[in-house]
Amino acid sequence: MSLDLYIRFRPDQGERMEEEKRVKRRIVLVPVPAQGHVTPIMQLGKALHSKDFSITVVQTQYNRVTSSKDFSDFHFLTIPGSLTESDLKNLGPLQFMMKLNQICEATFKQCLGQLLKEQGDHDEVVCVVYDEYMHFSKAAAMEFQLPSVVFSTTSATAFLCRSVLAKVNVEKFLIDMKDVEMQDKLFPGLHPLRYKDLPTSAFGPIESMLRVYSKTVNTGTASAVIINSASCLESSSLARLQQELQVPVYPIGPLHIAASAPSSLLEEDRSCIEWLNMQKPRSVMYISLGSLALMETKDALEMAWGLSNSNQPFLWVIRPGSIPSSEWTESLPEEFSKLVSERGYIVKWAPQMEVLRHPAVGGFWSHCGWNSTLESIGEGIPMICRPFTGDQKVNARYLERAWRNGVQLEGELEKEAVERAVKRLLVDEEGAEMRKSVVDLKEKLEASVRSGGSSCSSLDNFVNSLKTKNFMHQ
Ligand SMILES: O=c1ccn([C@@H]2O[C@H](COP(=O)(O)OP(=O)(O)O[C@H]3O[C@H](CO)[C@@H](O)[C@H](O)[C@H]3O)[C@@H](O)[C@H]2O)c(=O)[nH]1
Repeated sequence: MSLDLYIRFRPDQGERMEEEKRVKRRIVLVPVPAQGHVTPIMQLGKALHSKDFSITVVQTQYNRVTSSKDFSDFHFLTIPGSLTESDLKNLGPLQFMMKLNQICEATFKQCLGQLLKEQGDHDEVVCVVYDEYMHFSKAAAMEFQLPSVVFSTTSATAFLCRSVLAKVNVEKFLIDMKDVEMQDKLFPGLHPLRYKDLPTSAFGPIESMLRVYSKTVNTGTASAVIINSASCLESSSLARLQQELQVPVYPIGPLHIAASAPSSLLEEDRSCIEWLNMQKPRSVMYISLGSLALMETKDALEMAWGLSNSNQPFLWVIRPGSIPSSEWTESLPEEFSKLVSERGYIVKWAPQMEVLRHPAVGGFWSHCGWNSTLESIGEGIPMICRPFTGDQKVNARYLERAWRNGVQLEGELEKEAVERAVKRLLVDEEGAEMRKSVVDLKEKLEASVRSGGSSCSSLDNFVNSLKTKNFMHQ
């Protein structure tokens, strides 16, 4: 059924002829200015656009997606006076998000007010979909009596963890988290997660993190939660989340399979594809730690040793600024260049989806950001999991224990363990087994976004719910 709203009007002559005039229904998207959040929200925009909505993306000044041929029908607005890249460097991601929420509330209201004033008779804003970390958006939506919807870019399990953590007894939790012996124990009610798998942050103290989490899980006046996941991945977490939250939860992912929307904020080095073309099928380990994770010099060296000793070729994304106090790799000892020169290829940023689809790639060493996790499963690639912070630890545990297509490297990084993990994935029978299980999951994910699949139906349900008059009060 079409989403178009038809207004009927009578011509002056009084004839009983009716004409139909199309009113475009517009959705306002508010992304977090970071790659891991921009990517899925732009995919969501594409998915909703294909359901006949117009899309306006309201961005901060930092890390903006630019209008390109992929988004030629999208409308982009910038919230004036928001934070910059140097603010992110100085404050760190946690404080940055807290400050961004403080300073954007008023300016976003103005921005939305202006948009509503300018909307013509044929254009109607029907709701604001905001990234869960951009919760300032709901006040503006409320003021203009627009429905608001939370968009979560992490897994349902990570959302559930945040919800559980937002309710813990802080004093006891702080004591438990400092107790080394507790770290390997299962956290009550979150099997198979241990205390050390909880999504605590490497970017700030637990107290600040808990404050941020309580804001993200408080859906407040929001009418629904959309989540970039699928029931075949985490049905019990989704069911629990639905019980916890007072509003409908729509798992509509993986969005990268449902809707392609290239939105890289960094320039992709495509030379790596030519290098991959020269490698044997399934022989290459692809290494990428996403857009925020950092890497110690000693870890980079242990990795280089282990990778070199494995005798497998490897494609390594080293993002500028990811090695503290180094622009790129110049602060690494000379030994590093020697170790990577024979079988390695290093780039600053890769076309990751194309890399994962390449027949030469056999394994993905990842920090386990949720997008990378979904992309790797979506291409049937087993993973070496080395989480850095937050939800990545939850994903790593699920990859190893629930979905059984990952090997987690825990504790101090040592070259012997690196070599062993690479061989387990690329050489040993165990790797072939993991590949079978990930290919199985890949097929389930593909089915979930096809017509009749759970995510596809969930998106349709969300779209249909926007048509109901009392959507705001569900
Ligand atoms: O060379 C590269 C490296 C990455 N990517 C893309 O960048 C995105 C990275 O996203 P993700 O894997 O989720 O990692 P982060 O950038 O670290 O994402 C942040 O946001 C995610 C979603 O909320 C969280 O799961 C992570 O923990 C958080 O760090 C993916 O789509 C990749 O395809 C590239 O295109 N080229």
